[in-house]
Amino acid sequence: MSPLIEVVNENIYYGNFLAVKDVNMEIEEHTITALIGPSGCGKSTFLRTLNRMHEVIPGARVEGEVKVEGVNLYGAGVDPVQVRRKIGMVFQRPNPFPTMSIAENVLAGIKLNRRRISKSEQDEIVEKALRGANLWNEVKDRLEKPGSALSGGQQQRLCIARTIAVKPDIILMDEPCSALDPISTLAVEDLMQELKSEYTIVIVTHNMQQAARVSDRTGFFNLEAQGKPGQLVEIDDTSVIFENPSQKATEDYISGRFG
Ligand SMILES: Nc1ncnc2c1ncn2[C@@H]1O[C@H](COP(=O)(O)OP(=O)(O)OP(=O)(O)O)[C@@H](O)[C@H]1O
Repeated sequence: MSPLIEVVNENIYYGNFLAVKDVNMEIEEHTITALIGPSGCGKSTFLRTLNRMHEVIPGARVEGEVKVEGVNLYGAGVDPVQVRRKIGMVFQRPNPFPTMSIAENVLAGIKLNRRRISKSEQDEIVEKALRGANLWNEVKDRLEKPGSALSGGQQQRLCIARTIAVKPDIILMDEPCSALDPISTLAVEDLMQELKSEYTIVIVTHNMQQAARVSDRTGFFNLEAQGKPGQLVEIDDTSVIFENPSQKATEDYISGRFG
């Protein structure tokens, strides 16, 4: 089977600064891939190139290819807005729109893409997305209350509901639990396991236990020295990376000898 995502010889720049160099990576459908590595090695930068969010920063650009189902996202004629609809993103800090209700938050992404949706269709979409994000039972009686009135963990699941309401194929998560308490973190981790049957997930995490708990594959990024570009050192099944990595740098990082 060919991979869903295939990154080929990717170099990632901020202006003239080469932040990440020569990444080659394949990601299969319906898997969770964790990206780990020391601060500044380019994990978030790399993640944002998977849905063309990197280029929204002035001067930021990419060389090489990111292919999804064989189509290069950076090819001529590819619409970045469509790319971001198919490849959703969940950020570090839960960011519901504060003045919108819970239901409006779920619908926010869809309303950007489509003009008219009937009330009954809206209700259906809201319920399905909130159920999909394991939040329905907690909020079904207060859908008109502001999204900002929820706990941090509930807000993050609301953001996941907003992401899945648009029906993406791939969900990118940039440290989605770093602002959450342990119980909310477990709720989001459980949710990721459930989402895997429908979506393909790539998550950046600082938390190695989290990578070991949730992911099928783990990629280790590293930095030779400050000011040098980050690199993907290796990517393999998560059990191999944590128990028997092929590179010494990976082993040192996993065993806490640096980073
Ligand atoms: N907007 C930006 N403009 C210029 N350089 C940037 C920008 N964002 C990140 N960088 C640089 O790119 C490199 C990679 O940063 P990035 O945030 O991707 O690393 P990271 O591995 O995700 O780090 P962390 O784990 O601390 O979040 C760093 O040298 C960083 O300073």
